[in-house]
Amino acid sequence: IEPISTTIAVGMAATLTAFLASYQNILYYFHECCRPEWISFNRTGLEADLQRKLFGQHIASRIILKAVNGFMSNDNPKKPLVLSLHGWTGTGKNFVSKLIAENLYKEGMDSSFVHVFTSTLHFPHPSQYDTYKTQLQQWIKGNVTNCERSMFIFDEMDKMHPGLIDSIKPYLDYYEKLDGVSYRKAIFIFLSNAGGDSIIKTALEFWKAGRNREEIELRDLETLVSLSVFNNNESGFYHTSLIDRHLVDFFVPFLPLEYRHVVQCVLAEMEARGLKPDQEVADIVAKDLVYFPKSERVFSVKGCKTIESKLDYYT
Ligand SMILES: Nc1ncnc2c1ncn2[C@@H]1O[C@H](COP(=O)(O)OP(=O)(O)OP(=O)(O)O)[C@@H](O)[C@H]1O
Repeated sequence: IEPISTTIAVGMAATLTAFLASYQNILYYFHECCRPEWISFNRTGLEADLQRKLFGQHIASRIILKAVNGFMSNDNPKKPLVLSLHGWTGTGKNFVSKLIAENLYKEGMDSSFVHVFTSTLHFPHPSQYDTYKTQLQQWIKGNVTNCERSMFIFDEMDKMHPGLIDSIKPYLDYYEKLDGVSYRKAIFIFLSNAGGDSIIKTALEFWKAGRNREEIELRDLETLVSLSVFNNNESGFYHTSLIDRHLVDFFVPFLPLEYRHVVQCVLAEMEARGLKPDQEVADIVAKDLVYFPKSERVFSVKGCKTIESKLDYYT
């Protein structure tokens, strides 16, 4: 028979443990942490968002869903997921990154596990590249140590200094661990306008031939875009160091947006603002944008980018 004091002590310890466990659960509930309560992939959510909210991007939509779904279904990926999103301005590259984040993190883009860098904003001074390099590496390491399911979005990748690109290369590779940290469950998304011209050229050829835009396939774009990115002075290094070395898993082209897509963007923006979608106003806003090439006026120069501010003016 145990002495009564031991029984009381065991009982108190059990109560304390239960209290701490429930306190921790409450904490997990209210404070974002690196756990499935806060990070879990909603496949049907992403599929529905891509279908309903992303306009005119049948190729990107398909690749993104396949890539993210495949990666998130694999409990033991051999490398982090690296997506490279290319295309003309305002065609939805940032928007898609947001949709991915929203279907992965409960807090979406506000999650403390989603990190965005913009080359010209975060790394503006060429003289400080060595400092940026160290900071960036420490930062990636720190964040992935904190949560292996971290997401890093690099905007304006084509303007990023070669030295900085070099400094992130190891994290994208097949290493099991680097200095004790595994980067295999992280997601890296690179955004750039590189290759945009070639994508437009192909889209325009289809349009001129009277072919349906949805007939454009990845293989119609891949080689051409690849070559144009490669031959571009600014983005050439990005290409040779990441794409050619197979560190990028998916190359995702974004097509230039046409008038009808701009109209869809305006209607979606009205809905988002709680306004009744008004086709007439949508047409007025869409007509107010500039389209190119000059003679045919097929694609919106700014994609859907200025819709938000234009709508303020018309409503
Ligand atoms: N294909 C699209 N479908 C739906 N909305 C879009 C699309 N493209 C752009 N938009 C709208 O326009 C806004 C601006 O687009 P976004 O920032 O994604 O463009 P981007 O391709 O990243 O441009 P940039 O290369 O200039 O950074 C988005 O927030 C979204 O509301």
